[in-house]
Amino acid sequence: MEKIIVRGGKRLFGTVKVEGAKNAVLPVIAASMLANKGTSKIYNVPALADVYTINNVLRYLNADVNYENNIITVKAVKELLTEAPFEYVRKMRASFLVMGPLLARVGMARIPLPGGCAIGSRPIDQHLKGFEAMGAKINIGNGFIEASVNGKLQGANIYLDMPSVGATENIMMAAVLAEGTTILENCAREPEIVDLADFLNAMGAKVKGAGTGTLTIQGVKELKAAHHRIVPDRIEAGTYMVAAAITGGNVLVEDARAEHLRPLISKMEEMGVRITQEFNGLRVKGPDILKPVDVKTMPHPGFPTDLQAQMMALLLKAHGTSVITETVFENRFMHVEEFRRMNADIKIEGRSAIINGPCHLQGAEVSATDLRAGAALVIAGLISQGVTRVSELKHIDRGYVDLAGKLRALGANVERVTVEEGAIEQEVSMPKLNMKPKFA
Ligand SMILES: CC(=O)N[C@H]1[C@@H](OP(=O)(O)OP(=O)(O)OC[C@H]2O[C@@H](n3ccc(=O)[nH]c3=O)[C@H](O)[C@@H]2O)O[C@H](CO)[C@@H](O)[C@@H]1O
Ligand SMILES: C=C(OP(=O)(O)O)C(=O)O
Repeated sequence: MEKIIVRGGKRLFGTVKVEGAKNAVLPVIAASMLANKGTSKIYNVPALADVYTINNVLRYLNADVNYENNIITVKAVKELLTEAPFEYVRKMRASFLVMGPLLARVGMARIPLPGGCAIGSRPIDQHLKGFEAMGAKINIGNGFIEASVNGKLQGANIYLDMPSVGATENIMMAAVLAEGTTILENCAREPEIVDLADFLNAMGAKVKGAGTGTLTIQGVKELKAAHHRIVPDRIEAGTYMVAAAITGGNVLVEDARAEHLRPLISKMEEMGVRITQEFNGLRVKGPDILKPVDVKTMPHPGFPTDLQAQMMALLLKAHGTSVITETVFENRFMHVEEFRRMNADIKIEGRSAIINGPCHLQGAEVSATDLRAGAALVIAGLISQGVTRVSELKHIDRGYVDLAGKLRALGANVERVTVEEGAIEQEVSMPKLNMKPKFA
């Protein structure tokens, strides 16, 4: 088993470079299957577990995928299979994003139900509502969703119940090869949606309105392979911005884009963090004393749920009471229990977490309950007294390239180690409490 070991107390200094966005590259790779001619080339691809998973899904579906030096090539000219295996969908819900492209290209798809995960139940009804509106028949049984269409998908007017990122992407990928025009209202506006639309348009699609609440997609007969560079990862950037601020450090987050990070920048500035735009990124300088703020997660351009746990770590250091309200996922406070192990004073009331800072954090044995929770625990470890050991790194590896190494390069005392299952680790992070056995 591997763990990240953090010894707190170091300020971060230097430059950290942001990778391509996980949440942009996954739909872009899925979309590359829409071209029945040529080879697509995708640049700035992060070496993440999720990227390996989606590559394997495409290979399974009979596409040729090659991944080297942060560049992926996809050639999907052979006849595609239509069933994705449970093994991949179980590992990564975003595997469900192949349904739209398969329906558009082959007219059918059979994908295991993605199911819930640590952050909530995460239904896919909005994806299915979109496919049905375009003429697909949906059957659910034996843990699978089957979708098929007679002939071609038809353009339709679709209004989403909520601006779901995945549903917007899946429906957009289905609509690009449909007959006629699709108007998708109340759709997601995340930068990753814009990145996908840019790639589709480079392939010859006619998508307008990406980044607004309404997408207009005029179906075309055929798409060709294209070249595309993935947008920088705003969530990874935000994670390092928080790490710099919490340690009172001074870090340039290279390739961080201010226009994608407005909600985080605004809250961090309210807390007293200085953030300045430089020609190649954002410089973050953390003050000694942070002010408390209230934060509510919302779909873009609101505060991203994917930065909620990291923001909570920062608020543990603020002088006063802060409230975080999570409105996107119903169960995204699993990290609270882990923070409590580190001596955090947090109360949960419904969908809100009330944080009474400053908390004198102590290193502890903690577990990454999801990928952002994992990053947040490492960040909290940076200012904790003693040693923090974070386990369940498989979650962190889904979304961060070498988190420990990048923090270490900024001066943090962080290492990734392999420990034997069940081994008792010798080093103690704090003096043991002086307890006597009760009945001695
Ligand atoms: C790979 C990827 O890009 N993942 C991101 C994507 O996930 P994902 O695309 O799964 O998130 P959605 O935007 O779809 O989900 C937002 C909310 O809508 C609900 N919902 C969604 C679809 C649906 O058919 N029915 C329904 O009820 C979900 O349960 C959730 O409460 O956006 C989330 C919200 O910004 C991020 O946290 C994830 O990092
Ligand atoms: C929740 C996330 O990803 P996914 O939707 O892939 O689970 C995330 O990136 O924080």
